[in-house]
Amino acid sequence: MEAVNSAVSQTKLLNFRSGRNSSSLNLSRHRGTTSICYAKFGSHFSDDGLRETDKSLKLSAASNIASDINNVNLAKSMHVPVGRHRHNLFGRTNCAAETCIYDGEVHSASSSAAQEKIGVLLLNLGGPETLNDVQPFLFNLFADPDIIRLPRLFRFLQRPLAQLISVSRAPKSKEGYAAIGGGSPLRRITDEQAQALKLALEIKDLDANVYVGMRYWHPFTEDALHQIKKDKITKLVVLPLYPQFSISTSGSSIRVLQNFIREDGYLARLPISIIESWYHREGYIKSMADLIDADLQKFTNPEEVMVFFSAHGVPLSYVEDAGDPYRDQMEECISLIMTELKSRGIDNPHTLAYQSRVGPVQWLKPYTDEVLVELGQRGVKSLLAVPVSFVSEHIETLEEIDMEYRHLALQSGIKNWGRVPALGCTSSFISDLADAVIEVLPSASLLNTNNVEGTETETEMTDPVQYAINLLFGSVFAFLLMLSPKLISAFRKYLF
Ligand SMILES: C=CC1=C(C)c2cc3[nH]c(cc4nc(cc5[nH]c(cc1n2)c(C)c5CCC(=O)O)C(CCC(=O)O)=C4C)c(C)c3C=C
Ligand SMILES: [Fe+2]
Repeated sequence: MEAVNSAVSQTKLLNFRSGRNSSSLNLSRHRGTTSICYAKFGSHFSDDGLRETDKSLKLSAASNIASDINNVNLAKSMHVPVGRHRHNLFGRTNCAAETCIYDGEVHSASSSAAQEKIGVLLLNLGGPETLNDVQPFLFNLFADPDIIRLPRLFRFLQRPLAQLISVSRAPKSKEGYAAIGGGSPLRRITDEQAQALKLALEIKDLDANVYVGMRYWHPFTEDALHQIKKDKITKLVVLPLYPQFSISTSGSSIRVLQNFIREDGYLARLPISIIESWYHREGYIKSMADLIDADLQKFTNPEEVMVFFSAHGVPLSYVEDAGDPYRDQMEECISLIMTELKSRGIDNPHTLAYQSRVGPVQWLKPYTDEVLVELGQRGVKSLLAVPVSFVSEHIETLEEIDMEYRHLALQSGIKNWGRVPALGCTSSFISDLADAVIEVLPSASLLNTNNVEGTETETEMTDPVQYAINLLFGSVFAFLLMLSPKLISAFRKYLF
């Protein structure tokens, strides 16, 4: 019964309203796959799915994680509920039967235990590794129908538009990447997180291969799936490295994944569990609170510091028209972190704002740059910036926050500035991700990929006038951009 309920709520969670043909990410449960026992997790297999095994990293990460495990287990055994705990994704399913049924074939639990090969696929955005990669990386990003959401009729313009926008934005982006050393650190950090997660899983008695699949740059999700197939993985946990779900991030990565699964017989028969958001997990919340707590102590008067959460924005229409849960999840996440800090006697004022907007449309408000100026004008003197939508350092922490926003804040009258680092390979955090993987493994099941496609807005579907307006402006805008490079440069200062 628990397994059935779990399947129903998983389907609900992955169904976001996204337009005319709702791009639901339905999960359907395959009978028999919920009977996997924890006893199977002890099987050993090679780790050739991992790139660049770094022995020293492995050892130091292992000792950090080992020292953390006791604390995490203690916290878990206390069953402290944090936020909306989603039992469908994180609740354990009991080993209910001795047999497993795959495509009508019955195997005994002990025989399939010997062959079980667990894989964990970390999904991330990816970033250009050199300045020459910047424009093609931007092309991949803007060619994503979950990033630039054109009406269905104008989808044929997606790639030409992506070409134009990427060429137009590349010089500004390159400046940013040049300022942080000539490329994005995302691949290196994500590989380190993959290594650390593998070790944390080993320590918890689960042998698993951990793969990295990026949405817009190497190693692409497709490459990871090829390796998963080559390694004959028999059960897969998919973990997007975004704590909060957005159509534009985890949603886009999962949609791409589903498209590959639909086209490949092996992947279509692979039991999969997707952890689509994990901002409410106790381990994540406590790890964030630890970082904030530690950095507050670096100020001369810690109790006077404004805790300034800066989240990556999304266009307002994602939340208001397409049902993106991103803003709600972000607000709940901040509230959980502040509650955790309060329980430690830390009661600083805090605020949430959204950064990194792109293009002429309205994004989630308030905007980080505007709030910084206002806080300066209001006489706030000390501020601790906390990047909260991403768990690696990247261009928007290293350049936008550390350089642009810091400069703006100091100019606006703020005297003392600090910035909390991204979680990276923090051992308590990685250990909690390992727990999340272990918890969802038993509910791995076959994915129903029938309804997967790009996204469109709900308003377009229900409002014919809005649809006609979008159609008209979409076409005029796209054709003007396509026809006139001069116009693009004129537009550049408004667009980007
Ligand atoms: C939760 C995180 C993110 C959301 C939500 C998100 C939405 C989103 N982003 C763009 C446009 C760009 N994003 C770029 C880089 C970038 N974005 C994220 C995360 C989220 N994006 C990260 C981690 C990175 C950095 C990768 C790196 O190389 O370090 C870029 C490129 C950089 C730049 O030119 O500023 C663009 C462009 C949109 C349009 C969007 C929502 C629709
Ligand atoms: Fe982004």
